[in-house]
Amino acid sequence: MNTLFDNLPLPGLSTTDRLPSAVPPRDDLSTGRPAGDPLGTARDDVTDPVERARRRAGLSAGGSGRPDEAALLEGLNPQQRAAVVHTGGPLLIVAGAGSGKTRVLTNRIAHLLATGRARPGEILAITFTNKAAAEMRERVEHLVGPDARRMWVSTFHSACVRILRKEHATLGLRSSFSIYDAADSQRLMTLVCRQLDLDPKKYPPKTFSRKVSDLKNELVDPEDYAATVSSANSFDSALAQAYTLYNQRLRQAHALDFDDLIMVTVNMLQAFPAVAEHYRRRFRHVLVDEYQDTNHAQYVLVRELAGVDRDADGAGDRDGLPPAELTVVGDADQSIYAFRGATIRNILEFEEDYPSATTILLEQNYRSTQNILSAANAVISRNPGRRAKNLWTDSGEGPLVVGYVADSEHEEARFIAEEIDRLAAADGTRPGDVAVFYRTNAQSRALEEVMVRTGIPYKVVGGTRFYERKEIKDAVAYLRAVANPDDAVNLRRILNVPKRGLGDRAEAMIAAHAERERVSFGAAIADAAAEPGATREGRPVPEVLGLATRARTQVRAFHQLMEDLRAMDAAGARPAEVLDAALDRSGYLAELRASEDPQDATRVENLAELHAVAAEFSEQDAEGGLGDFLERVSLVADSDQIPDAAGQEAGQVTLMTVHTAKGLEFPVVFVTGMEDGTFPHQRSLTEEDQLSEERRLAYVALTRARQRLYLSRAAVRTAWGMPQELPASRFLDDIPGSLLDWRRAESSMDTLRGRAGSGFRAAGTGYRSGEGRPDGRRAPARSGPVRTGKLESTGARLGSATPRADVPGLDLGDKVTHDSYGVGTVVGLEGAGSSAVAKIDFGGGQVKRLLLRYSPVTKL
Ligand SMILES: Nc1ncnc2c1ncn2[C@@H]1O[C@H](COP(=O)(O)OP(=O)(O)OP(=O)(O)O)[C@@H](O)[C@H]1O
Ligand SMILES: [Mg+2]
Repeated sequence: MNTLFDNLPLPGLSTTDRLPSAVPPRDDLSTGRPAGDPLGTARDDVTDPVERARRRAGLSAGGSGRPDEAALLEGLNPQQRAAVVHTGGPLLIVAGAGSGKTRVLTNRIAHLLATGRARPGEILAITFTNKAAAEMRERVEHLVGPDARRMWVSTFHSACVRILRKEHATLGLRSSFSIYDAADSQRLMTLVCRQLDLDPKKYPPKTFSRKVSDLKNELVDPEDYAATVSSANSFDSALAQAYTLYNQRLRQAHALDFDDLIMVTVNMLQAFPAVAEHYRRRFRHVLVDEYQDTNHAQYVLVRELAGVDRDADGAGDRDGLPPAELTVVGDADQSIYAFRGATIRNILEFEEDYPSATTILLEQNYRSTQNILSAANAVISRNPGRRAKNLWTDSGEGPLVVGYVADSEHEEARFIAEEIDRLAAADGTRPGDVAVFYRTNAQSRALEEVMVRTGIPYKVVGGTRFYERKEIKDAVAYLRAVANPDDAVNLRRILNVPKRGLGDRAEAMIAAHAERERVSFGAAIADAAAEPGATREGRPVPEVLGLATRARTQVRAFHQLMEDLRAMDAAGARPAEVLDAALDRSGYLAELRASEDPQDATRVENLAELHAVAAEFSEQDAEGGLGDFLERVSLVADSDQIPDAAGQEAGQVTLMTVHTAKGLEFPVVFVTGMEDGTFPHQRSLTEEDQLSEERRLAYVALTRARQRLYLSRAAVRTAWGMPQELPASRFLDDIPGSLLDWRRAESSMDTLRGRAGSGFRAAGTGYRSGEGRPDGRRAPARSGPVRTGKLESTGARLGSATPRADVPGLDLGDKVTHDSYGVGTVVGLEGAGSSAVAKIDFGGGQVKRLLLRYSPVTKL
């Protein structure tokens, strides 16, 4: 089998190999921990920043670095303990939700270090999200001191990027290679299909993109795939062609797509035994959380890294090294990523794959009350072919699970908002204690509307993500093209953005030149920009045919701009500075500022936010260059936007899909849209496998709740603009009636409906949609239109990192005018210089935080 980068010419570029700090721990995570909870696995209740700092200082001053071994075992049950202290062969911990799997994994790492069985550098721990990784690292670091930084705790993708950045030369890959997200990959696939003259109706690039992703997750390379295709099948052979060309284009662009990160790493470890040996010598302990959601490529990666031979009875003695100690934890009932190629097989057959494995079952649940657990068990027990589990809790029965049938999705949202208020009044529940789940992102809109109207602070995790916004993708494309001059997808994206007279025709001419001369698109731009008769390395630069004189001048200016930005980067400018220069000198920012479209004003704010993210990145990692920053941007996932302990204290209800909620817990959980056709999803109703996956998803949803669980549904839901009557979710039917407290059941609704007509509203709710709140609460300034998690927290940190406000010419109370928002009053000032931010009240509840560099205001 060929590796992806066979035959790649060695670019011979500088190999300044800055090791990326795989998601450095956030400052606000390094908090003190409540006594009696050495790992801080319980909620962190220290809200006072001074107290936090004191504890932190106290700890580092104490600085022994070696926690008491006994303290690490305290409070654990016998099975958990056995898992923590286990030595030797592979260890599988399988257990239901909330039984302490993640906690055991964390304690096990700390225990390995505390007992001296492992040095931090020998540990590789894989978590499902960057955020989970940061938390785990921080908890271990808290125990063993800064030495723990040498551990690798990260997601599969981050770990692979880190390896690839180190080993790029082996692959003939530029160290600043680009990472293409799903949208970039699809764009590239569209270009490829166009080049192959494939009819997009018959061969949709989107479908091809997905298929290629599936193939990569199965470690099937283009050649392997082509070999399986019978020439009679035109779809498959078109796909094989497209896959081949797509990979060639990636290679030319020095780019990897998301699935490549894993596949290329696996291929490299298999093709270069010396590289594999290096990592096997280094990582003597490999630990994987959420193992049920690994796909085939990840499965093989774990094997390669741990150095376990498949047929060698678990004692594969590769490179003369005994295999690493492998610990995996998971729950087959929570496998919810089959659509991304995850296979439960990896957990179900672990014992077969690793015959010397020890299996430990955990049966006590520490998260939820018995009623919640019983409801979740009732749902999951209907899945065929699962191993029965006996999960119990001693935390008492708790309140019944609350059921609610709403007229519509709007009324469902209203019920939730009222209930959140009621709980706040009754027992001091804070918005940060509450999560609202839905099956698909589209369902968040009705919920958001009510949150805005009722003034409940909230945060949407996922959805249209910050980094998927057009203006952010444009800006990042500039940065990527600066870091990697061969990055065709990103160069093509910005070639005519903002418009500079380099339209489709010019782009096609440059692409054709690249094709003819067998050079990258970036190199073709350089050719087009060359003066007539210019030479390069003693040879005349080939002419780019078909470019009008005006286009030629424009290409020259564009190329010069990019080269200038590259020079800035090479001279050590910070990512935020390169960003500012790119947006200024390209005219991008000026164009947005000049626009009358209010959306463009929001775009300017989003770009300002990106500037803040970049500035914050440099604050955390002064050495970090553009490549490191872009890597961080590439690896941000939905779930990384979930508020951390600090965010939760700040008090925002979290709205998210069930998929994103995996591994998390909240005191109060609302699961919405419990309808057949919504949850379970319409698509799954006829397919048994898919229905089983939906059931596991429901199990994940229900088991996130610690104390209170609400299950609601709408009798009529509008999807795709069409109101639809949907029957109750079959998962609701699975739950014994004795566990449910129907606040409003179907029958009572019918009665009330008959009485109140369609304008029905639940009795005693106090206010109607559109009315002001009785308590006069004001909608928070930043919820609603600005939907990214980053924004909220970055803003706060920007302020706290630079408490000194030094904004020349502005004072609190000044009247100012802004092109889009009109006249306002300065109500806050933060930061200084290019990071100066003014908080301005433009009246009508419109308070904006403006980065003045991006959104200048004029003092009146
Ligand atoms: N022995 C214990 N004593 C007290 N609390 C515990 C114990 N073990 C775990 N917990 C707590 O129980 C909760 C669930 O633990 P954890 O998140 O590790 O479970 P999990 O099995 O990883 O869950 P999931 O399957 O949802 O990922 C956490 O709040 C954790 O701190
Ligand atoms: Mg867990």
